[in-house]
Amino acid sequence: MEPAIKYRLIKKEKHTGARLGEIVTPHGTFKTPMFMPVGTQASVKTMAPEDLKEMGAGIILSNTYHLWLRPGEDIVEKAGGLHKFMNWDRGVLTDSGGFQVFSLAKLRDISEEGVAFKSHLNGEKLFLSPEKAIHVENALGADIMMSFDECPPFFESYDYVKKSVERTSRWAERGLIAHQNPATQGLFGIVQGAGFEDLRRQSARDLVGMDFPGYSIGGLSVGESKGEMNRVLDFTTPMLPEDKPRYLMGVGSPDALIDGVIRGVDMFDCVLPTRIARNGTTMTSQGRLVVKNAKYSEDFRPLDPKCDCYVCKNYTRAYIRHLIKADETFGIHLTSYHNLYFLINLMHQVQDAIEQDNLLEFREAFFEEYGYNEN
Ligand SMILES: Nc1ccc2nc(N)nc(O)c2c1
Repeated sequence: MEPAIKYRLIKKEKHTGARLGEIVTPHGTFKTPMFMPVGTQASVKTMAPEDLKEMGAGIILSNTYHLWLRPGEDIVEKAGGLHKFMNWDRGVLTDSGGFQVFSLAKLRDISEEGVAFKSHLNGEKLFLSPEKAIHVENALGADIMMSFDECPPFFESYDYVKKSVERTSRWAERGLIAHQNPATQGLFGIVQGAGFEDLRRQSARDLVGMDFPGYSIGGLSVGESKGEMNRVLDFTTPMLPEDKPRYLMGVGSPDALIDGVIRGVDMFDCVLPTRIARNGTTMTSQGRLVVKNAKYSEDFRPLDPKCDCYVCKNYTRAYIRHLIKADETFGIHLTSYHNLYFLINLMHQVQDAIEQDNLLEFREAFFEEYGYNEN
Protein backbone atom coordinates (compact mmCIF):
# COMPACT_ATOMS: atom_id res chain seq x y z
CA MET A 1 0.00 0.00 0.00
CA GLU A 2 1.25 3.51 -0.86
CA PRO A 3 2.11 5.35 2.39
CA ALA A 4 0.15 8.56 3.04
CA ILE A 5 3.35 10.50 3.67
CA LYS A 6 6.54 10.35 1.62
CA TYR A 7 9.78 12.25 2.07
CA ARG A 8 12.19 13.02 -0.74
CA LEU A 9 15.73 14.07 0.18
CA ILE A 10 16.77 16.61 -2.48
CA LYS A 11 20.18 17.72 -1.24
CA LYS A 12 22.47 17.48 1.78
CA GLU A 13 24.29 20.68 2.78
CA LYS A 14 28.03 20.18 2.35
CA HIS A 15 29.30 21.38 5.74
CA THR A 16 26.46 20.49 8.17
CA GLY A 17 23.76 17.88 8.80
CA ALA A 18 21.19 20.12 7.08
CA ARG A 19 19.13 18.78 4.19
CA LEU A 20 16.80 20.17 1.58
CA GLY A 21 13.79 17.94 0.99
CA GLU A 22 10.12 17.76 0.27
CA ILE A 23 7.32 16.06 2.15
CA VAL A 24 4.49 14.64 0.06
CA THR A 25 1.07 14.58 1.77
CA PRO A 26 -2.50 13.92 0.57
CA HIS A 27 -3.00 17.71 0.76
CA GLY A 28 0.06 18.85 -1.12
CA THR A 29 3.84 18.63 -1.32
CA PHE A 30 5.91 21.00 0.80
CA LYS A 31 9.60 21.90 0.79
CA THR A 32 11.62 21.34 3.94
CA PRO A 33 13.05 22.68 6.22
CA MET A 34 9.71 24.18 7.12
CA PHE A 35 8.00 26.01 9.99
CA MET A 36 4.41 24.95 10.77
CA PRO A 37 2.00 27.51 12.33
CA VAL A 38 0.12 26.23 15.37
CA GLY A 39 -3.69 26.27 15.29
CA THR A 40 -4.37 24.32 18.50
CA GLN A 41 -8.17 24.63 18.50
CA ALA A 42 -8.62 24.43 14.70
CA SER A 43 -7.59 28.04 14.18
CA VAL A 44 -4.19 29.73 13.90
CA LYS A 45 -5.16 32.61 16.16
CA THR A 46 -6.49 35.62 14.16
CA MET A 47 -5.42 34.08 10.83
CA ALA A 48 -7.81 33.30 7.95
CA PRO A 49 -6.79 30.42 5.63
CA GLU A 50 -6.19 33.07 2.95
CA ASP A 51 -3.67 34.81 5.22
CA LEU A 52 -1.87 31.51 5.86
CA LYS A 53 -1.69 30.75 2.14
CA GLU A 54 -0.48 34.27 1.36
CA MET A 55 2.35 33.94 3.89
CA GLY A 56 3.38 30.58 2.43
CA ALA A 57 2.20 28.20 5.18
CA GLY A 58 2.04 24.58 4.01
CA ILE A 59 1.21 22.44 7.03
CA ILE A 60 -0.53 23.76 10.16
CA LEU A 61 -1.06 22.05 13.51
CA SER A 62 -4.13 21.28 15.57
CA ASN A 63 -4.44 19.36 18.79
CA THR A 64 -6.16 16.12 19.68
CA TYR A 65 -6.54 16.90 23.38
CA HIS A 66 -8.22 20.26 22.81
CA LEU A 67 -10.49 19.17 19.95
CA TRP A 68 -11.51 15.96 21.76
CA LEU A 69 -12.62 18.05 24.73
CA ARG A 70 -14.18 20.77 22.56
CA PRO A 71 -16.09 20.53 20.18
CA GLY A 72 -15.53 16.73 20.25
CA GLU A 73 -14.02 14.67 17.44
CA ASP A 74 -17.45 13.42 16.33
CA ILE A 75 -18.54 16.94 15.37
CA VAL A 76 -15.33 17.48 13.38
CA GLU A 77 -15.82 14.07 11.73
CA LYS A 78 -19.44 14.97 10.82
CA ALA A 79 -18.12 18.21 9.31
CA GLY A 80 -15.99 16.07 7.00
CA GLY A 81 -12.77 16.29 9.03
CA LEU A 82 -10.49 19.15 10.06
CA HIS A 83 -9.70 20.35 6.53
CA LYS A 84 -13.40 20.91 5.75
CA PHE A 85 -14.17 22.20 9.25
CA MET A 86 -11.38 24.82 9.00
CA ASN A 87 -11.76 25.46 5.26
CA TRP A 88 -8.04 24.63 4.89
CA ASP A 89 -7.00 22.51 1.90
CA ARG A 90 -3.28 22.24 2.57
CA GLY A 91 -1.52 20.08 5.19
CA VAL A 92 -2.72 19.44 8.73
CA LEU A 93 -0.74 17.74 11.52
CA THR A 94 -2.27 16.78 14.86
CA ASP A 95 -0.37 16.26 18.08
CA SER A 96 -1.65 13.27 20.05
CA GLY A 97 -2.68 14.91 23.28
CA GLY A 98 -0.28 13.27 25.73
CA PHE A 99 1.89 16.33 26.02
CA GLN A 100 -1.14 18.56 26.52
CA VAL A 101 -2.50 16.34 29.28
CA PHE A 102 0.79 16.84 31.13
CA SER A 103 0.93 20.55 30.52
CA LEU A 104 -2.74 21.45 30.93
CA ALA A 105 -4.82 18.90 32.83
CA LYS A 106 -4.99 18.60 36.59
CA LEU A 107 -4.71 15.53 38.81
CA ARG A 108 -3.48 13.13 36.21
CA ASP A 109 -2.46 9.52 36.77
CA ILE A 110 -0.33 7.66 34.26
CA SER A 111 -0.47 3.85 33.90
CA GLU A 112 0.37 1.23 31.28
CA GLU A 113 -3.16 1.65 29.95
CA GLY A 114 -2.90 5.42 29.46
CA VAL A 115 -3.48 8.68 31.35
CA ALA A 116 -6.40 9.47 33.66
CA PHE A 117 -6.95 13.19 34.23
CA LYS A 118 -9.45 15.94 34.88
CA SER A 119 -10.46 18.21 32.01
CA HIS A 120 -8.93 21.71 32.28
CA LEU A 121 -12.27 23.03 31.03
CA ASN A 122 -14.77 21.57 33.51
CA GLY A 123 -12.91 19.14 35.76
CA GLU A 124 -14.60 16.13 34.14
CA LYS A 125 -12.75 12.84 34.77
CA LEU A 126 -11.29 11.61 31.46
CA PHE A 127 -9.01 8.84 30.21
CA LEU A 128 -6.71 9.01 27.19
CA SER A 129 -5.11 5.81 25.91
CA PRO A 130 -2.98 5.28 22.79
CA GLU A 131 -6.02 3.72 21.10
CA LYS A 132 -8.34 6.60 22.04
CA ALA A 133 -5.81 9.24 20.91
CA ILE A 134 -5.26 7.52 17.55
CA HIS A 135 -8.99 7.11 16.97
CA VAL A 136 -9.56 10.81 17.71
CA GLU A 137 -6.78 11.68 15.24
CA ASN A 138 -8.38 9.35 12.68
CA ALA A 139 -11.68 11.19 13.17
CA LEU A 140 -9.99 14.61 12.83
CA GLY A 141 -8.46 13.42 9.56
CA ALA A 142 -5.03 15.12 9.74
CA ASP A 143 -2.49 14.22 7.06
CA ILE A 144 0.16 13.64 9.73
CA MET A 145 -0.69 12.19 13.15
CA MET A 146 1.47 11.84 16.25
CA SER A 147 1.80 8.69 18.32
CA PHE A 148 0.61 8.87 21.92
CA ASP A 149 3.67 9.42 24.08
CA GLU A 150 4.81 10.58 27.47
CA CYS A 151 7.06 13.62 27.49
CA PRO A 152 9.02 13.21 30.75
CA PRO A 153 10.51 16.31 32.43
CA PHE A 154 13.98 16.87 30.94
CA PHE A 155 15.70 16.57 34.33
CA GLU A 156 13.83 13.44 35.49
CA SER A 157 15.90 10.54 36.84
CA TYR A 158 17.49 8.03 34.46
CA ASP A 159 15.35 5.20 35.87
CA TYR A 160 12.11 7.12 35.41
CA VAL A 161 13.01 8.16 31.85
CA LYS A 162 14.03 4.59 30.96
CA LYS A 163 10.69 3.20 32.12
CA SER A 164 8.87 6.05 30.37
CA VAL A 165 10.71 5.45 27.06
CA GLU A 166 9.87 1.73 27.18
CA ARG A 167 6.21 2.48 27.85
CA THR A 168 6.14 5.12 25.09
CA SER A 169 7.49 2.46 22.67
CA ARG A 170 4.74 0.05 23.73
CA TRP A 171 2.18 2.85 23.32
CA ALA A 172 3.55 3.58 19.83
CA GLU A 173 3.04 -0.06 18.84
CA ARG A 174 -0.52 -0.01 20.21
CA GLY A 175 -1.15 3.16 18.20
CA LEU A 176 0.07 1.54 14.98
CA ILE A 177 -2.37 -1.34 15.56
CA ALA A 178 -5.25 1.05 16.37
CA HIS A 179 -4.58 3.29 13.33
CA GLN A 180 -7.52 2.95 10.95
CA ASN A 181 -6.42 5.05 7.93
CA PRO A 182 -2.70 4.43 7.19
CA ALA A 183 -3.34 5.00 3.47
CA THR A 184 -4.45 8.60 3.98
CA GLN A 185 -2.96 9.58 7.34
CA GLY A 186 0.74 9.20 8.12
CA LEU A 187 1.49 8.27 11.75
CA PHE A 188 4.82 9.50 13.15
CA GLY A 189 6.70 7.87 16.02
CA ILE A 190 7.98 10.25 18.71
CA VAL A 191 11.51 9.65 20.03
CA GLN A 192 11.91 10.32 23.74
CA GLY A 193 14.73 9.79 26.24
CA ALA A 194 15.29 13.26 27.74
CA GLY A 195 19.05 14.05 27.75
CA PHE A 196 20.28 10.42 27.95
CA GLU A 197 22.03 9.28 24.75
CA ASP A 198 21.50 5.57 25.41
CA LEU A 199 17.78 6.06 26.11
CA ARG A 200 17.39 8.19 22.98
CA ARG A 201 19.11 5.35 21.09
CA GLN A 202 16.79 2.76 22.67
CA SER A 203 13.73 4.86 21.79
CA ALA A 204 14.90 5.50 18.22
CA ARG A 205 15.76 1.82 17.71
CA ASP A 206 12.33 0.70 18.95
CA LEU A 207 10.45 3.19 16.74
CA VAL A 208 12.59 2.79 13.61
CA GLY A 209 11.95 -0.92 13.96
CA MET A 210 8.22 -0.18 13.64
CA ASP A 211 8.87 1.58 10.31
CA PHE A 212 6.90 4.82 10.77
CA PRO A 213 6.67 7.15 7.72
CA GLY A 214 8.24 9.92 9.80
CA TYR A 215 9.79 10.60 13.19
CA SER A 216 9.32 13.35 15.74
CA ILE A 217 11.90 14.31 18.33
CA GLY A 218 9.92 14.85 21.52
CA GLY A 219 10.95 15.67 25.06
CA LEU A 220 12.73 18.86 24.07
CA SER A 221 11.86 22.55 24.36
CA VAL A 222 10.58 21.75 27.84
CA GLY A 223 12.82 24.12 29.80
CA GLU A 224 16.28 22.75 29.01
CA SER A 225 18.96 25.16 27.75
CA LYS A 226 19.61 25.67 24.04
CA GLY A 227 22.99 24.03 24.57
CA GLU A 228 21.30 20.96 26.03
CA MET A 229 18.80 20.83 23.17
CA ASN A 230 21.58 21.02 20.59
CA ARG A 231 23.60 18.38 22.44
CA VAL A 232 20.63 15.98 22.33
CA LEU A 233 19.97 16.74 18.67
CA ASP A 234 23.65 16.14 17.83
CA PHE A 235 23.33 12.46 18.77
CA THR A 236 19.60 11.89 18.12
CA THR A 237 18.99 12.97 14.51
CA PRO A 238 21.71 10.64 13.14
CA MET A 239 19.83 7.74 14.79
CA LEU A 240 16.86 8.42 12.48
CA PRO A 241 16.57 7.23 8.86
CA GLU A 242 17.77 9.72 6.23
CA ASP A 243 14.82 8.94 3.93
CA LYS A 244 12.15 9.94 6.46
CA PRO A 245 11.17 13.41 7.72
CA ARG A 246 12.37 14.54 11.15
CA TYR A 247 10.11 16.85 13.16
CA LEU A 248 11.40 18.70 16.24
CA MET A 249 8.32 19.40 18.38
CA GLY A 250 7.66 22.73 20.05
CA VAL A 251 10.59 24.64 18.51
CA GLY A 252 10.95 27.55 18.27
CA SER A 253 12.88 30.77 18.17
CA PRO A 254 14.82 31.82 15.04
CA ASP A 255 18.19 30.63 16.43
CA ALA A 256 16.75 27.28 17.56
CA LEU A 257 15.25 26.69 14.10
CA ILE A 258 18.56 27.39 12.34
CA ASP A 259 20.51 25.23 14.81
CA GLY A 260 17.93 22.44 14.45
CA VAL A 261 18.22 22.51 10.65
CA ILE A 262 22.02 22.31 10.96
CA ARG A 263 21.54 19.13 12.99
CA GLY A 264 19.28 17.50 10.41
CA VAL A 265 15.77 18.56 11.45
CA ASP A 266 13.21 19.14 8.67
CA MET A 267 10.00 20.31 10.41
CA PHE A 268 9.29 22.64 13.32
CA ASP A 269 6.27 24.05 15.15
CA CYS A 270 5.94 26.51 17.99
CA VAL A 271 3.31 28.80 19.54
CA LEU A 272 6.01 31.46 20.10
CA PRO A 273 5.28 33.70 17.05
CA THR A 274 1.56 34.04 17.77
CA ARG A 275 1.99 34.02 21.56
CA ILE A 276 4.45 36.94 21.71
CA ALA A 277 2.44 38.75 19.01
CA ARG A 278 -0.48 38.99 21.41
CA ASN A 279 1.51 41.26 23.69
CA GLY A 280 2.94 43.30 20.83
CA THR A 281 6.35 41.64 20.57
CA THR A 282 7.60 41.04 17.03
CA MET A 283 10.56 39.29 15.43
CA THR A 284 12.59 41.38 12.99
CA SER A 285 15.92 40.87 11.17
CA GLN A 286 17.43 43.23 13.78
CA GLY A 287 16.07 41.21 16.71
CA ARG A 288 12.90 41.47 18.78
CA LEU A 289 10.91 44.70 18.57
CA VAL A 290 8.26 45.41 21.21
CA VAL A 291 6.07 47.60 19.04
CA LYS A 292 3.86 48.83 21.91
CA ASN A 293 6.82 50.70 23.41
CA ALA A 294 6.31 54.50 23.47
CA LYS A 295 9.42 55.05 21.33
CA TYR A 296 7.47 53.78 18.30
CA SER A 297 4.53 56.17 18.70
CA GLU A 298 5.72 58.34 15.77
CA ASP A 299 7.82 55.72 13.97
CA PHE A 300 6.31 55.41 10.49
CA ARG A 301 8.63 52.65 9.30
CA PRO A 302 7.47 49.04 8.85
CA LEU A 303 8.04 46.55 11.68
CA ASP A 304 11.03 45.22 9.74
CA PRO A 305 12.38 47.36 6.87
CA LYS A 306 13.90 44.18 5.36
CA CYS A 307 10.62 42.24 5.44
CA ASP A 308 8.41 41.97 2.32
CA CYS A 309 5.31 40.65 4.06
CA TYR A 310 1.82 42.13 3.64
CA VAL A 311 2.06 43.82 7.06
CA CYS A 312 5.47 45.41 6.44
CA LYS A 313 4.34 46.61 3.02
CA ASN A 314 1.18 48.32 4.28
CA TYR A 315 1.42 49.29 7.95
CA THR A 316 3.74 51.22 10.24
CA ARG A 317 5.07 50.69 13.74
CA ALA A 318 3.11 53.78 14.88
CA TYR A 319 -0.20 52.41 13.58
CA ILE A 320 0.36 48.90 14.96
CA ARG A 321 1.46 50.35 18.33
CA HIS A 322 -1.75 52.44 18.41
CA LEU A 323 -3.92 49.39 17.70
CA ILE A 324 -2.20 47.29 20.40
CA LYS A 325 -2.50 50.11 22.97
CA ALA A 326 -6.15 50.64 22.00
CA ASP A 327 -6.78 46.90 22.35
CA GLU A 328 -7.90 46.76 18.71
CA THR A 329 -7.73 43.06 17.69
CA PHE A 330 -6.56 44.05 14.22
CA GLY A 331 -3.29 44.96 15.93
CA ILE A 332 -2.53 41.41 17.04
CA HIS A 333 -3.66 40.15 13.65
CA LEU A 334 -0.86 42.28 12.14
CA THR A 335 1.81 41.26 14.67
CA SER A 336 0.78 37.58 14.41
CA TYR A 337 0.82 37.64 10.61
CA HIS A 338 4.27 39.24 10.52
CA ASN A 339 5.79 36.88 13.13
CA LEU A 340 4.48 33.79 11.33
CA TYR A 341 5.74 35.12 8.02
CA PHE A 342 9.12 35.85 9.62
CA LEU A 343 9.67 32.20 10.59
CA ILE A 344 8.20 30.73 7.39
CA ASN A 345 10.37 33.07 5.35
CA LEU A 346 13.42 32.29 7.52
CA MET A 347 13.03 28.63 6.51
CA HIS A 348 12.87 29.68 2.84
CA GLN A 349 16.15 31.59 3.32
CA VAL A 350 17.63 28.50 5.02
CA GLN A 351 16.53 26.35 2.07
CA ASP A 352 18.45 28.71 -0.24
CA ALA A 353 21.52 28.52 2.02
CA ILE A 354 21.41 24.70 1.88
CA GLU A 355 21.17 24.92 -1.90
CA GLN A 356 24.25 27.16 -1.94
CA ASP A 357 26.14 25.16 0.75
CA ASN A 358 26.62 28.31 2.84
CA LEU A 359 24.30 27.65 5.78
CA LEU A 360 27.02 28.35 8.36
CA GLU A 361 27.76 31.73 6.79
CA PHE A 362 24.01 32.46 6.71
CA ARG A 363 23.80 31.50 10.41
CA GLU A 364 26.67 33.79 11.32
CA ALA A 365 25.23 36.77 9.44
CA PHE A 366 21.70 36.18 10.76
CA PHE A 367 22.87 35.79 14.39
CA GLU A 368 25.01 38.93 14.11
CA GLU A 369 22.17 41.06 12.73
CA TYR A 370 19.51 39.59 15.06
CA GLY A 371 21.78 40.24 18.02
CA TYR A 372 22.27 36.66 19.21
CA ASN A 373 25.49 36.19 21.12
CA GLU A 374 26.99 32.73 21.36
CA ASN A 375 27.19 32.40 25.15
N1 LIG B 1 8.06 20.37 23.28
C1 LIG B 1 7.10 19.47 22.93
C2 LIG B 1 5.94 19.92 22.27
C3 LIG B 1 4.96 19.01 21.90
C4 LIG B 1 5.12 17.65 22.18
N2 LIG B 1 4.15 16.75 21.84
C5 LIG B 1 4.32 15.45 22.12
N3 LIG B 1 3.34 14.56 21.76
N4 LIG B 1 5.42 14.96 22.74
C6 LIG B 1 6.41 15.80 23.11
O1 LIG B 1 7.48 15.30 23.72
C7 LIG B 1 6.30 17.21 22.84
C8 LIG B 1 7.30 18.11 23.20
